[in-house]
Amino acid sequence: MVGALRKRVEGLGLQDRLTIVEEDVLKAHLPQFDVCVANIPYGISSPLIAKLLFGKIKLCFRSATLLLQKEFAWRLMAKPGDSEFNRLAVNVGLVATVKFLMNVSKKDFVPCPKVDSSLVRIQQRSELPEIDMNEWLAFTRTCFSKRNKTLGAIFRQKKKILELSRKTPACATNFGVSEDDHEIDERDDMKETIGLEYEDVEDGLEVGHFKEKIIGILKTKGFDNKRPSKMSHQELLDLLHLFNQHGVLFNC
Ligand SMILES: C[S@@+](CC[C@H](N)C(=O)[O-])C[C@H]1O[C@@H](n2cnc3c(N)ncnc32)[C@H](O)[C@@H]1O
Repeated sequence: MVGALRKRVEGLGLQDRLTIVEEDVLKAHLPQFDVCVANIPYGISSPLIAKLLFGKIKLCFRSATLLLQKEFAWRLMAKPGDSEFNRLAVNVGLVATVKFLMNVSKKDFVPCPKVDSSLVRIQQRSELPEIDMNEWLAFTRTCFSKRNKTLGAIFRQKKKILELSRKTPACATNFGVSEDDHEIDERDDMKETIGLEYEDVEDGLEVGHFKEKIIGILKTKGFDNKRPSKMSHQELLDLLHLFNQHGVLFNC
């Protein structure tokens, strides 16, 4: 393609007005640009959109018009409550709008590919919520790990509780529950009974307290029974704020 492009601009005498960067777009340093128009290989749709909207280097562009596989485009434009609503749509929707422009039939290509396409225009939102984007991305990764489960079910999973308790500063795992002498005696008894090392019992109790804390946070505003796939951006932002306020962090 680069060869054909060079030949074409040379034929038009426009070579001085075009810089061709011949690199892997996912690895290349992207300069600030105004408009992106691209017919991309569909296999890089997700990482390319992530790079445009959430890359380490913050890009500020007017629009990105991309030809995407039709099903992917619809998933990207899904709204809370739609059957396709997913982590990609919730993350992209937080920082950008995605507008459907047109469908392009596979029959319009030679040779004819296996899939139909849709053209969409992505535009960054002018006002972004004041949040740590990496924290948001880690939070939605957890919330959308089991898309159709309730938050209560997602956050009761032992694996999730352990993962989160490791990321959360020690003071926040304690749940503000102060132990009395009776509880400490009980723990010592438990240690002798089951033959565990003291630290193992202690860790188990802390994780137990942490789980109570998480469930307590979810229950405060009825989040326990909600499904992430049906929640608005504002509801998800409120929940993340609530977790962070209580010292529960997702990206550490
Ligand atoms: C769907 S074709 C489109 C070609 C041309 N733009 C057009 O519209 O006819 C995708 C093009 O992207 C190139 N490509 C594939 N992966 C790439 C990557 N990671 N970085 C940059 N270009 C890539 C392919 O070599 C191919 O030329």
